[in-house]
Amino acid sequence: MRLVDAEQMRELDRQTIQEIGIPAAVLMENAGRAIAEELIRWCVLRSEQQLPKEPEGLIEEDVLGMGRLACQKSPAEIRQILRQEHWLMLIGKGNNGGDGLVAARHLMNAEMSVTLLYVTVPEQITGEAAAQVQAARALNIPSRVFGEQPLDFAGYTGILDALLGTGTSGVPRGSYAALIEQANGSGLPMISADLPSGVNADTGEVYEPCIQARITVCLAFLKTGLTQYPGAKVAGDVVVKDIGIPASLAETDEPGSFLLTEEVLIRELGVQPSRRRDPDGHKGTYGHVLLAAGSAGMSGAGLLASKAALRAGCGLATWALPGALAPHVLSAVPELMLAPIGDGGSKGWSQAAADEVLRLLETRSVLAAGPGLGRFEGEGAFLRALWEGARRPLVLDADALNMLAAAGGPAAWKRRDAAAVLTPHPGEMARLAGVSTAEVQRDRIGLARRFALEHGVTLVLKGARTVIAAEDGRVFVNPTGTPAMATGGAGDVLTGIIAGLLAQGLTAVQAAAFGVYVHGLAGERAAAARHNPASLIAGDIIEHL
Ligand SMILES: NC(=O)C1=CN([C@@H]2O[C@H](COP(=O)(O)OP(=O)(O)OC[C@H]3O[C@@H](n4cnc5c(N)ncnc54)[C@H](O)[C@@H]3O)[C@@H](O)[C@H]2O)[C@H](O)CC1
Ligand SMILES: [K+]
Repeated sequence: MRLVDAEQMRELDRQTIQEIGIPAAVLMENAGRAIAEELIRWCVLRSEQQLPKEPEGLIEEDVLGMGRLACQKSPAEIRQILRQEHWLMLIGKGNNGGDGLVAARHLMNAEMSVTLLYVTVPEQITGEAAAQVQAARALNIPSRVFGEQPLDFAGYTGILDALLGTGTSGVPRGSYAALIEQANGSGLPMISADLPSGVNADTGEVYEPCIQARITVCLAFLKTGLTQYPGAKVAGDVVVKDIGIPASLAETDEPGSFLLTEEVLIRELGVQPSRRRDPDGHKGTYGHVLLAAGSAGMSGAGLLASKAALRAGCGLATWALPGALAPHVLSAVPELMLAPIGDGGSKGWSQAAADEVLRLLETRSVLAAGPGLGRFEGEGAFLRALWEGARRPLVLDADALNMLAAAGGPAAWKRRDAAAVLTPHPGEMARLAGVSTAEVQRDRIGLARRFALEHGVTLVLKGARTVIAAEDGRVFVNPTGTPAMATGGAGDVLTGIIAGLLAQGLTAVQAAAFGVYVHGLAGERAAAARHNPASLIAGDIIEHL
């Protein structure tokens, strides 16, 4: 599924109207009707008590209403349900409000009670939405203007939020702010048109106040801001509805952004998720991962990463570790080869170890470094030697990223010929980019894309809805995973998976995207297999790969 920001959405609207010749009023009609359809669907599910108590954070797509209202009810029965409903429609003065007016008209036609609540006097509504104000008047849809009398929510069964859409600029002001606050306080379920009013459509930043929606009916294309927290949270469940904008218009040469679905993995990234193994393949066919990881007290990180690499399908895995640790982990994973590195008995790493790692790498296909490495004297030179000397794909995680940050980031060193995949969590990303963690989280997609482009790396910015940015500027947002995966070692598992996929010949962006996707999926399955998802531990993810 393609993602767009507000600017791209405006450009797509413009092209559809001016170059293709579809009138703006038709788009607004389609938008309002799509909202009405989802609102009706929601009311029917509610009447059947089929709604989950809380939104589930789903993102779905609907083209031409295909099969969305999969119920056995007749139109007469549906109208009967809608007669029990009375929705308050919050109408802003831009086109988002226009969509809300169209929806109100269709809902009234379906025999639902609706009342319009204009944020300002409707005479102030100009442009495309003005015609919808006239239609609403001609049809005598009950209406009032916010602030002219006290707002009483008694008798209403839901609220449609059509206050602000992609035209939002900054924190909601004036009547918008007051109305959003009161709507949030009403306790009524809310459905947002295009995006919850008060969310930044591009970044997912949530302004104060912001509508807390149960469902967001996103129009035409999924807005990037709805895929990232906290925007994703206030949006509730998101359904993306087609409004007749030709999909081909979005397929430009510009590196795009995508929600990472199986379809995107296959069609945009060329990954074959269920590729069969060569019938006469042998362990050498599937690559050999070399892992530089672990130190005193942190050998578990190396174990998890190397085991995950094997489960991801590489033929062989060697774990390079401080020599004095080796006897302690010898039998933990019998499938694994160990390469003890000279440590003078310290169970730690040193600058000199880089030469040994590079020598081992000569006969291996990919190097992953970082999990449980610890920090040590000469670490900058150690990592620089790997960065500049490893002529195979390199995955850097955890302490290796902190070393990279301390050394001034990738800009300080020679650009690599072979691929580099960096897998920071927000704190590590902050150190790499020289900004605060809050700044990283404010615009994860934008930051990840800029960093990947600038440094020619594949960047995996972890956290709920992990962002994968490719060196060509494409961005993929991962929808799989569960909060149960917020547990020590889950990141080490991801490092191993990505390395294991690289060893099998996937490109950096393929391995990063597919790796993040299956890591999340395995986590979901592992969580579902537990009596309580909170008891999931990282090793469970490996078992469900
Ligand atoms: N052809 C199309 O363009 C289609 C658009 N659709 C819908 O239209 C909105 C975008 O509409 P737009 O008129 O550009 O902007 P908004 O309605 O989101 O809001 C503009 C309105 O609000 C005021 N405003 C902006 N920010 C603030 C703020 N922080 N506080 C207070 N007031 C604010 C501003 O002055 C304007 O008056 C899009 O999301 C779709 O819902 C249809 O989908 C059809 C095609
Ligand atoms: K809205």
